[in-house]
Amino acid sequence: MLPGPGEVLDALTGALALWLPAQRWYAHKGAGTPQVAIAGWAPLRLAAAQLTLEVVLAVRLPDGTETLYQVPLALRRAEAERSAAEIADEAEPIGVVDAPGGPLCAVDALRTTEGRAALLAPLLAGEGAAGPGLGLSSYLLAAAPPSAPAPPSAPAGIPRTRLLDGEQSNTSMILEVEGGAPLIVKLFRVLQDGENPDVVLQGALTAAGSTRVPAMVGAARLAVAGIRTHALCAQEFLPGVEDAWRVSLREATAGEDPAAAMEALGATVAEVHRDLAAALGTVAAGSEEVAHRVAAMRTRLAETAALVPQVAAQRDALEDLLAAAGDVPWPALQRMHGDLHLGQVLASPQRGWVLLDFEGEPLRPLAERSLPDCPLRDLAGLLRSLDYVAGAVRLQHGADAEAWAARARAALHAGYTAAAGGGGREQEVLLAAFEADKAVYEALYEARNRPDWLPIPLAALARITAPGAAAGSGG
Ligand SMILES: Nc1ncnc2c1ncn2[C@@H]1O[C@H](COP(=O)(O)OP(=O)(O)O)[C@@H](O)[C@H]1O
Ligand SMILES: O=P(O)(O)O[C@H]1O[C@H](CO)[C@@H](O[C@H]2O[C@H](CO)[C@@H](O)[C@H](O)[C@H]2O)[C@H](O)[C@H]1O
Repeated sequence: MLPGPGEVLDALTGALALWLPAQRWYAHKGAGTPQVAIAGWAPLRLAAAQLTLEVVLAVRLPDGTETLYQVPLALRRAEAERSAAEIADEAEPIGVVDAPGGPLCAVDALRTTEGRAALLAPLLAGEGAAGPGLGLSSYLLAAAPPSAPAPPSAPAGIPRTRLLDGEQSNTSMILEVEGGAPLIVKLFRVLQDGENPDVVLQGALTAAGSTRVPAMVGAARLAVAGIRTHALCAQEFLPGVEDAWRVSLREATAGEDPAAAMEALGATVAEVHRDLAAALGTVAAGSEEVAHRVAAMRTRLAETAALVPQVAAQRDALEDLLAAAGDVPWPALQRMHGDLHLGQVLASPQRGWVLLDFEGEPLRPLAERSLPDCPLRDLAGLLRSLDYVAGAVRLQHGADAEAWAARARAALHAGYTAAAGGGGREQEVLLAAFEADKAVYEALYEARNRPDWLPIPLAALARITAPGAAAGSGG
């Protein structure tokens, strides 16, 4: 039996503080070395040589702000004989702690076969886990339509899982379900009080019978450090399907005409907006509502300008664009995707475009992301993404895909407007402001995560604010 996990965890906080900033999902890169405390933990499974724990860390930055991170850990005997599967996991050690009976090594539980199984066990059994300061409970969604994959049932032995590679703000694993379609289980890393929009929105679309999202199947809730939120969710996995970012990069490089596909994507986004409005309602965009949202964009601009000097140089012109948005009428506000880009769109040969990851912008507080907003923001997000395609083709291949991007942007816009209605000068003023706001967000995101890519949003900001740039032509 491994000894006192609480003490072992406390002894690991220094090592965790050094390990966290190197993780892809760590949202506070560049903000200095944090201090880490254990906010809560619960035992998930004790196997032969590994104890898997659900762990939530309170991460305090040098500026005094604190964020909760979900970091399930596996504790192993440092010198234990490891199975072939464990060796194949290649989990990088986070730290080693002296303990009675020999040193213990801590690793990211999701990087171990046994750890993933332990995390999935409560979800598969519809059960929970509890420990000091933390409670976990799972549930399956009742209203899944007939098209949804069957809810998983606890398989005998260790379920077949693998970790998903690639750019992610959270951590996802694929679960093979015997006799059924595979599921993808996403573990949310940054925890904030309130329901996760990913679960709420995709759950509502699934319940409404939409095939434009993977069917949401189940989720787990977490109570820790005075907050209640979602810990993870399980949804249908569409295997072997490319995302629209990869498809677009290839087609832009090859110079293929994007018009038909982008028109269809515009229509898909309009359809999802219509279904979300029907399921979760709309709010009239009164002057107070509009002023609040314009103020939020101005705050974001001010905060980013303080951190990214190149944005500060454009600040006055950007302020003008945002102010113009406050002077035109807005369509009704509603729940929407909130961080829509081409990497969040799958190109399914059977279903057409399928939208993913309704969590909203990871750098924005959850409470703000859960407010209804102007749905044109999603269109603006995709317009920005098409500009990113041209930027990435230039960065990676030194080639010019500007004409491709301009045609794709026009087709996307036309497809959305034809399906959703609207259009006209006022819509262009709003789109210009939302694209500018998104490019400001991207400048901060890239400065923190991928400094090599910072020139892409900066070039867009320069274009958007150039004297004589027409509203809506800025991407
Ligand atoms: N249901 C799904 N079917 C197939 N691939 C998926 C599915 N969900 C996510 N993916 C893949 O995983 C990637 C990351 O998923 P996403 O929901 O965007 O996670 P994160 O919040 O961590 O960024 C996506 O870009 C996509 O390539
Ligand atoms: O997918 P996430 O929710 O993690 O979104 C974050 O990361 C995205 C990058 O992976 C980032 O998107 C930006 O880069 C994309 C190309 O990699 C581009 O298509 C997007 O238009 C651009 O915004 C996203 O902003 C960020 O929130």
